[in-house]
Amino acid sequence: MREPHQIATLRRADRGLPWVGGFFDYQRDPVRLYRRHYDNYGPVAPSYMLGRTSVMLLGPDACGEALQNRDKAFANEPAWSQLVGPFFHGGLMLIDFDVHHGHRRIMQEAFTPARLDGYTRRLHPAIEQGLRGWESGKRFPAHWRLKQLTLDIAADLFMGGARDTGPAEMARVNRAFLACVQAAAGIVRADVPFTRWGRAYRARRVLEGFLRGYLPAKRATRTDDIFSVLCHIETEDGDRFSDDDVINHMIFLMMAAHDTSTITTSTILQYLGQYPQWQERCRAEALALGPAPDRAGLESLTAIDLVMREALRLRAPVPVLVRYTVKDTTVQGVRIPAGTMCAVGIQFTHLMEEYWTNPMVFDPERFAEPRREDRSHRFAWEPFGGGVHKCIGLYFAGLEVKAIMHHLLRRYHWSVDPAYLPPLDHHSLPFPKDGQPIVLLENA
Ligand code: HEM
Repeated sequence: MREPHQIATLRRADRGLPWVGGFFDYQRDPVRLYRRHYDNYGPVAPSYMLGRTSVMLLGPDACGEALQNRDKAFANEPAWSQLVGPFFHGGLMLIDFDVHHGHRRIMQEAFTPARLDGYTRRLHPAIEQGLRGWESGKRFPAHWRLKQLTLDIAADLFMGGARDTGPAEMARVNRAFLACVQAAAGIVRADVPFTRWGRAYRARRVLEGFLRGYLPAKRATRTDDIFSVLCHIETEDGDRFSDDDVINHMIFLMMAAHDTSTITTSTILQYLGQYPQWQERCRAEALALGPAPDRAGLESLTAIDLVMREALRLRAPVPVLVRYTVKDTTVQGVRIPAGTMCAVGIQFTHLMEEYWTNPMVFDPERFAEPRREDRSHRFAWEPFGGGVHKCIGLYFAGLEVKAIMHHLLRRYHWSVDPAYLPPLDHHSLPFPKDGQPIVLLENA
């Protein structure tokens, strides 16, 4: 057997400024940075940013090895908790190995086809309600409106509308939730007043208090919102979530579902505005289906499905996954020692010319038969990750995104300048800094 190689040493030209390293290069254009490192060092590339040395895993083979994690060398908790902070502790993505396996088995019961049917029924009225304030003919920042919409949907679908909570208290809870999410981009990473992290520590307490207040009622009755579902699900062996588990999972699930769905819908809105023939095709299917399709109906929408896949390829809401090696391992013949932070660059894979034709071009048909470019490699298209931590909400996400687009397409038409390139902020998940302005016009 060949001896594994050592991780290459970072060349002087790639070291960047002292301490800052490649941080600004990443902020400007992450994919360009990844391409440079891939070309210079191959699929296991050294990296240095904000005083921290790490390894980039680039290309579907290296990403696939880390995600499959055959020798259990890659752990999530020590990696993700450094990035998103301690505010999501106990969430499914932040636990590992046997404990993760046990929790995932229980959580799977919340995403069965029958449960998804129930969530889909709740989606339509929640979307209708959320869209009520949207005006046609006026320019508005689509990304921020969609963020509010997905938050409103979550309040209903996740918490069952929290019926005894007044609007002011609900707004406080929403603010607390956003404070936890925004902490990921904090520079000062400690409980210091007037910083993002300081606010997030207080916010986590607000969320815990709020959810704990509802727990007895949610335990007492079965409804089809996710909070109630988490209180009642159990495996065949009778394993169930404790009260603390339910709270930890609720806070993490709301985070996992929120920005990811917002980014996907705002990306779709942009591309459908720039490619009117696709917008027409999606609208024709939406109009043919009726106003509130069930799960099977939403899943039968072919055009929006192709568009969603292409949007997730071009702008993966989670462009990089992180892992931390808990023992020595080897990826693509390169030895990675225990204690190494690794960035699994799924967005980079999505744009590799080796696997996709004209990868920067919006071309949803690439996902249709006979082309099926996503099958060029098992890990060519991985917006939901892979292996044991693969997104458990992926079908739910598809239903939510398609349902939102279904309502928008039936109600409005819009156009976006074909030359528009959203100025993306890459501090945490990529979002358009200009809010992605748009004008929606009522359909005739
Ligand atoms: C388009 C929307 C979404 C995208 C792109 C997305 C992406 C991802 C990715 C890449 C991971 C893997 C993380 C890792 O391996 O470290 C993940 C995990 C996860 N996602 Fe999603 N997600 C989306 C929506 C959702 C929704 C709607 C929910 C819940 C309703 C959800 C719940 C979760 C959970 C619980 C995990 C952790 C799974 C585990 O560790 O076992 N996600 N997601």
